[in-house]
Amino acid sequence: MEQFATTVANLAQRLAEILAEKFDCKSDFFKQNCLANTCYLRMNRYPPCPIPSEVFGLMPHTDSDFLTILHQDEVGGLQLVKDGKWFAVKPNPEALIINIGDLFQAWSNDIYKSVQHRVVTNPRVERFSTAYFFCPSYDTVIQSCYEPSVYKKFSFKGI
Ligand SMILES: O=C(O)CCC(=O)C(=O)O
Ligand SMILES: [Fe+2]
Repeated sequence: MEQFATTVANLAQRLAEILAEKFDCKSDFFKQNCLANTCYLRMNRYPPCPIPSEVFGLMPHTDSDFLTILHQDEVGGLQLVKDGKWFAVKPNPEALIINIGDLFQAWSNDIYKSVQHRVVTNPRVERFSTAYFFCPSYDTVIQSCYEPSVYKKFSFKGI
């Protein structure tokens, strides 16, 4: 698990840099503000649910970080919104899913979009997933380098 955390931490840092190359912003923003002690790993367990049409594994939400790196097992249940409709994400334990979070949406002035997603339950099978949340420290000021900016500047603490 420690090795997984180190690998995804490096991957998140690299991906954020690549995604930010598009912008004329300070290139070391993520290195300075998203440190190991402000990012975290969450292990999710979804027990079988006898009434899957009535109970979500995880309610519809967007992630409030910059990036999420998600690993899911072979069971499936993750869905995301595209053009107002829910679509299932095909489970592939050999792959990682990268989610743009709210902070990247604001920082990129809506160029990148934070996608709404949810988890539906399975009536028979238990499901596991592991998510790494790439977050800045609470006092980091999130401000787009584009003008006019869609969002007022804010800190992670305020959301
Ligand atoms: O379990 C999943 O596939 C999604 C987890 C998730 O969206 C989250 O932890 O924020
Ligand atoms: Fe999520």
